[in-house]
Amino acid sequence: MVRALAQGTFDLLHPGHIHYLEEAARMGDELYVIVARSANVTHKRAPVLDGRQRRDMIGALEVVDHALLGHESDIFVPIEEIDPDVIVLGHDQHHDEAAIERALGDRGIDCGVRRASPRDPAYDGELLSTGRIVDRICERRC
Ligand SMILES: Cc1cc2nc3c(=O)[nH]c(=O)nc-3n(C[C@H](O)[C@H](O)[C@H](O)COP(=O)(O)O)c2cc1C
Ligand SMILES: Nc1ncnc2c1ncn2[C@@H]1O[C@H](COP(=O)(O)OP(=O)(O)OP(=O)(O)O)[C@@H](O)[C@H]1O
Repeated sequence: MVRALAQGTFDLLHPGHIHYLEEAARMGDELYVIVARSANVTHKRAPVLDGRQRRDMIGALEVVDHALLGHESDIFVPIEEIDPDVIVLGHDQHHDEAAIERALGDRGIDCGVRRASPRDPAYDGELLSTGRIVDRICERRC
């Protein structure tokens, strides 16, 4: 049983998220997803939705077997508990593959790291970014 692990913020779901999770699910037999704690999303605007709501939406997707909120301070704690065979990084996630592989090795976790592909818009105007959806809401509703 190959266990794959995906992760992200997943605020306001869109087809880019579905593309990523479907691709991650194909890399294993079972898909775990770690949903980032709001306090740890510091590299962009803070999520609109509470972490529990983001986790519950991800957990309701058919391709996802287990969705959980991440750890508050150490990203390797849930990884040690889940014990995945492959960590699937999103195409634009800022994490460095080699650094994660080294940290996994240091902790004695035998797990590969792969990078997922991007989804391009399927039609004009398809919004594949939470940030762009928020901007659109502000333009049209504020
Ligand atoms: C392997 C891995 C494990 C992670 N585990 C956690 C975690 O336990 N808790 C957390 O808040 N964020 C965790 N993160 C970070 C977020 O999932 C995410 O990368 C970041 O905060 C938001 O990035 P995004 O722009 O990809 O959504 C992890 C990231 C990676 C790559
Ligand atoms: N268009 C896309 N194609 C493929 N993967 C995507 C796409 N958009 C997001 N993802 C992946 O989904 C995961 C969660 O993404 P995240 O929550 O950062 O969404 P986002 O729409 O990129 O957010 P933001 O617009 O605020 O940067 C990440 O691994 C990211 O690479």
